[in-house]
Amino acid sequence: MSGPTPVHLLTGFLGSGKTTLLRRMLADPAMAGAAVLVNEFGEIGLDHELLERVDDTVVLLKSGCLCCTVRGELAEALLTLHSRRARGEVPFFDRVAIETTGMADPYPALSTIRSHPVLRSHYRNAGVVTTVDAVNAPGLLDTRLEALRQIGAADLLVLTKTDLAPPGRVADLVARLAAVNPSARVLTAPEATAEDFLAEAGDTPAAPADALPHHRDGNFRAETPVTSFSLEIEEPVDWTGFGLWLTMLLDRHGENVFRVKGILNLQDEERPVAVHGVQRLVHSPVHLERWPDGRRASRLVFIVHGLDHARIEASFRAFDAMSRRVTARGSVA
Ligand SMILES: Nc1nc2c(ncn2[C@@H]2O[C@H](COP(=O)(O)OP(=O)(O)OP(=O)(O)O)[C@@H](O)[C@H]2O)c(=O)[nH]1
Repeated sequence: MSGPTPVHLLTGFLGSGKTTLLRRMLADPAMAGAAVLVNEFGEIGLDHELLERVDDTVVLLKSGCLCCTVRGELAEALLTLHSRRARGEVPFFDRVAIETTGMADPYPALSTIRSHPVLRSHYRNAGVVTTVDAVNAPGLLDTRLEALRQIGAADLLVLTKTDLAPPGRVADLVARLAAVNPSARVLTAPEATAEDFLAEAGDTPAAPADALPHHRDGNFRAETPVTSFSLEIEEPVDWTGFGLWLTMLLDRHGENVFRVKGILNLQDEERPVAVHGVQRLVHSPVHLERWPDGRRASRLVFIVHGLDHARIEASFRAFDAMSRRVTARGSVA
């Protein structure tokens, strides 16, 4: 192939719908030649499983956040893909889509691709697509610097969850987005096609360090770190008890639970069930076709702001034990 391979960066705050959008895009024939790099924040990587296309051109970048620790890993992954393509060791790809973590500042990834001495002769930035959650974004724009910088970097803003937000709120959000990034196109998720996703936007400008706020400005909550932890549960989980526990957790602490996602091994269910919580919003569970790694166990990832991991785990374990006792009593009766 001639010229550097285009790289499309998909970003957006935690739970804003990146994987959902990417899955839909990858089903389009226009994306058939795309290699995919997925970067996840959290100890258990699930997104590459949820994409449901697992071959050598889907690569999980494991360690932390794309903006800092993973820069080297990103460069290495892109270079490895390039050499493996040259040797015919992976299916041919003619573009790359990178899904960043929901906590990533996208500018360092763009600058890695633009400035890395070797990378820049093999790859070029083709565009940045940012998903914006119409339910949660209004609160995040006041408090999370990452959300603002993701919007600032976008060539295309894809509004997700407009089906769950009142139209007036969506209109207000569009006006706020235009104030942060007037040059980006704005589409709702159902409107966005693979053609939009792949539209060449030219090189995204270098980090507009002065145009966007810094940690110390406004109400941005950078002092308390956002942290993640995970739970693994071997025993099948009771769905009613789990649903009740999650609803209580998010009712009480939703503002500081940026993300809960995972796969549940439910009592009386053969297939795994994917669950997603985003702040106070709990999405409908979805059955998956197969168990990742063939291992039948529940795995949950939590991304929280200033909450005690051990207390959340203890409350889950207590609730789980209680619902098990109730189920056992019910089955004896
Ligand atoms: N109702 C509705 N739900 C959506 C929409 N887009 C995404 N979701 C749901 O939102 C939840 C989170 O979506 P993901 O695609 O996993 O979000 P993400 O940005 O990849 O999440 P992280 O990788 O954790 O940052 C899932 O339950 C999706 O089904 C939408 O437009 N409408």
